[in-house]
Amino acid sequence: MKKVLILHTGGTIAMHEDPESGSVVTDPQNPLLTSSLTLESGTELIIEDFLNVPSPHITPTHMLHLKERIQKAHTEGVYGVVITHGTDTLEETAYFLDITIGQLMPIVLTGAMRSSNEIGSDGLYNFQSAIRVASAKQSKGKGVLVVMNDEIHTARYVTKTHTTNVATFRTPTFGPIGLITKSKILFFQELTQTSQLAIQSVTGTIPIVKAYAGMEETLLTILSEAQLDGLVIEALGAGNLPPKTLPAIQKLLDKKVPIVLVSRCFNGIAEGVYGYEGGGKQLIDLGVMFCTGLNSQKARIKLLVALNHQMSSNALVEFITTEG
Ligand SMILES: NC(=O)C[C@H](N)C(=O)O
Repeated sequence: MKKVLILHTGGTIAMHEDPESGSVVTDPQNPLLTSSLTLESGTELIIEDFLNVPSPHITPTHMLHLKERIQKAHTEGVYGVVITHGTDTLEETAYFLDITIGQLMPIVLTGAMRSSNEIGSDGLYNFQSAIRVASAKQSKGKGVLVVMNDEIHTARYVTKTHTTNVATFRTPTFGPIGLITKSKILFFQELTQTSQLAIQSVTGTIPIVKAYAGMEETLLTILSEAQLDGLVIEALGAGNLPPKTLPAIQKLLDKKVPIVLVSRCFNGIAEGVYGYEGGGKQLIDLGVMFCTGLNSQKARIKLLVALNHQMSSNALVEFITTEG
């Protein structure tokens, strides 16, 4: 028997549309608990109503608790884990688990864009697909996976791209890592391995700031006067900032606040290409860390995990600037 642990956490997949108000609301009883699934023989589900919250309510502390539950499951002979989750922050929980326990066993996150009683509800279908992926032998060693709409994505690069469409989860630049068909689970991309960091805490104030044309130093100056543990900046293009932000960037660096930079572009990676004032080359020389391939919300999780692993100086730079 392959034991698959199901950890429900809430989100639209566990909600319904209220016929009177038309709003999508939390269901006190998760509809997935009473729905019938077609499972492959030899699969046993262990179901836990871990949380029942919309995903904008999810915090790193919830992520840490999920990690600890999965580590315990590993000692209980569980083969794989499925986490049902709201889609708004699903990618952050998935990535957190990826860089802390991603190689432990197949861990698959899924959700839904239409709640349980809406026409064309995708919840039950995605849930069943996720169970198939979590119990497949090919899913071992792939890191944490996100299954939605018949596609398998890596936690590392997937992102929510559409507010309502069921095909919202996409992997920019690289595409999905696999497909789910009626009878098969197919993987067609190999990923480079990443390292996992052991952590017991998730403390730290790390805001995200997005750069824009004409940005001045006001917001960054306010941040330089606050007690920050780190800062993530979504920079322009290949990784550049308007020149007027530079004095405040310097103030933050003088205060030893680690600054991680990603691009606000949807595709590609941030690199120190330009030598002009505020260009990426200058930012790297100042000590800004360019995070390769991640979006800002995942770069924030990466920095949070690194700081809670007590990483600093060269080890921190190496970890942040290495792919994954
Ligand atoms: N589709 C969803 O699950 C969105 C919902 N707001 C959530 O993240 O909880």
